[in-house]
Amino acid sequence: MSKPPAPARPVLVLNKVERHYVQGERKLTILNGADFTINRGEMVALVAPSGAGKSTLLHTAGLLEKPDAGEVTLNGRVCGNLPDDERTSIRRNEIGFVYQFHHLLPEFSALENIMLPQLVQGLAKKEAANRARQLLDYMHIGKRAGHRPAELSGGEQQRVAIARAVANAPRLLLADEPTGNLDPQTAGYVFDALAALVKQSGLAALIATHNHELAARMDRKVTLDQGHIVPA
Ligand SMILES: Nc1ncnc2c1ncn2[C@@H]1O[C@H](COP(=O)(O)OP(=O)(O)OP(=O)(O)O)[C@@H](O)[C@H]1O
Repeated sequence: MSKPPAPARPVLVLNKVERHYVQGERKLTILNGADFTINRGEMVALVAPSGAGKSTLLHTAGLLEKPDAGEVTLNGRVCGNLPDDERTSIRRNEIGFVYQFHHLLPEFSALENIMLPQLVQGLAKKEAANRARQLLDYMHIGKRAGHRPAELSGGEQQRVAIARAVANAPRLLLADEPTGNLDPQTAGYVFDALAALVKQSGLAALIATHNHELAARMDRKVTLDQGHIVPA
């Protein structure tokens, strides 16, 4: 008898989430009772036109912004409305972010950039360096460990940024156009490295992208439609 499939394990659950902005006289509704679940090991593409609310969704899912209504649950814990300091602590431990521009600290080497979030979390220097080296090797840029961001190519900088985002072994990776600043070939290579990391570590990843080729390679695609998160 074949084994039943392993049960899906939700990492992020949005339940009837609302986000509104006030722009002068206007109330702008970006999320309007949005429901969404992403499971362990799943890579989901978020595709939507500019201004549709991708960053708003990522910031709400990433506990950077509180929802106006509804619940954000991370690893089984309802945490969207917790006080700022608690959300910050959960974010540091359980969520990794990658942006379009790497945001690496220019005065530190690639290795040090990946060590820093681990040191903030209280890890010993030696352990942090070992993990940073492993991640750099995994991203095929081990030889660049001692280089500062300005001495790296755009693709290498993004690989370091991805390695830094997962340095504290988060459960959820949120990425806003992680390859948007790269030429198509480099974007493909960086995406390959990111996808391998997600699958190997069992992360859940929500990745906003305008690149339809890369979106098609993820497990599924979602978009924003009238404040709801729907299949794309
Ligand atoms: N703090 C804010 N106050 C008022 N309006 C905001 C605020 N943040 C975002 N908006 C508006 O909400 C809408 C969605 O913005 P958001 O940045 O989430 O879109 P996006 O899909 O990420 O866009 P892009 O692809 O251009 O980055 C936009 O119309 C934006 O002007």
